[in-house]
Amino acid sequence: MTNFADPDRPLKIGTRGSKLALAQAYELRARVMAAHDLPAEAFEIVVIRTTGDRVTDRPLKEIGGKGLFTKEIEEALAAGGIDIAVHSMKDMPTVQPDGMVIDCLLPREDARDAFVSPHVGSIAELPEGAVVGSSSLRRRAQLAHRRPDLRLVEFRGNVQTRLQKLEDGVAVATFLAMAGLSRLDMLHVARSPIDPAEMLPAVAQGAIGIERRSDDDGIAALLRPVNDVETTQRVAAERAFLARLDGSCQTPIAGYAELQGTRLSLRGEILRPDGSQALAGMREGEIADGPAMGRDLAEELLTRAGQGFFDHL
Ligand SMILES: NCc1[nH]cc(CCC(=O)O)c1CC(=O)O
Repeated sequence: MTNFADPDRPLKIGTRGSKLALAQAYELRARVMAAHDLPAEAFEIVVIRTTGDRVTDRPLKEIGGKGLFTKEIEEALAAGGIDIAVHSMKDMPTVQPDGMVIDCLLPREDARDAFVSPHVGSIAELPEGAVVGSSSLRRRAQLAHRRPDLRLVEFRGNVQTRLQKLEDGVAVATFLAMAGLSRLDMLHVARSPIDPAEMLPAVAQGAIGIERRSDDDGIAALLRPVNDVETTQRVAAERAFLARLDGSCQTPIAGYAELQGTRLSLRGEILRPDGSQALAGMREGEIADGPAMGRDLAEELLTRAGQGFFDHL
């Protein structure tokens, strides 16, 4: 059991080294400090370089495999080099390795995508044939579905790199999560937030999850008061949807849940990567039934898609 109050043995928070990842780690630290009245010295931020960070010259789908941004971090967690790991939930596989659990989510940020462009105000205003940069299979497919005339180019790298590519004219526009921009204090680069009805966000977009060793009761107690219940309920429905679809990195999938009082509504969408076909559906019910609704909606979309849908991936 980790003694998190001992200043000689600080709690080690593992994270990737990008500005966004560090901002998320600081947010977690601030919330735990406030909940337990602990000083910053009780924590140590440990930066871990992942495969996804090392390989920046190829599309993610070519490097392949799940957990590109998480494997090395989970290894450090298992080995005891860190006590907790801070993740963007949208990058997390739906199942954690044996001995690991994510049962703490911070309050979700704005889950919408942002349209980002130095010169153009929105998707609708993009001129015919315009070049748009994105490495997200989901965003590429959604855009191609809606605007088959546009030309899509790969856009890897962190937020700063992508904005530089826009400045250099590599593309006229790109998409970034509002949540990331907000946490980086860069909301000004968002020309317009995109309504989820227009571009359904990625499952768990905007949510930060904290992973720990499942047998570490001290850490479980430490994290309990910073868990956000509503975020947990929404993300549970979305991730059940994703899990049933067996969302590989090759499948464009979107899912977004909202709460209204005691009710939860879930929208989901799957697309062919080239945007030639999109299937969407919705469920509404009691919050506790969120995960079952997610599985059920996934079943419906799989049935409607039929065998052929995923053949051309
Ligand atoms: N795939 C990279 C990634 N993972 C999480 C975020 C944004 C923050 C979030 O969704 O919580 C981003 C960048 C982006 O999509 O713009």
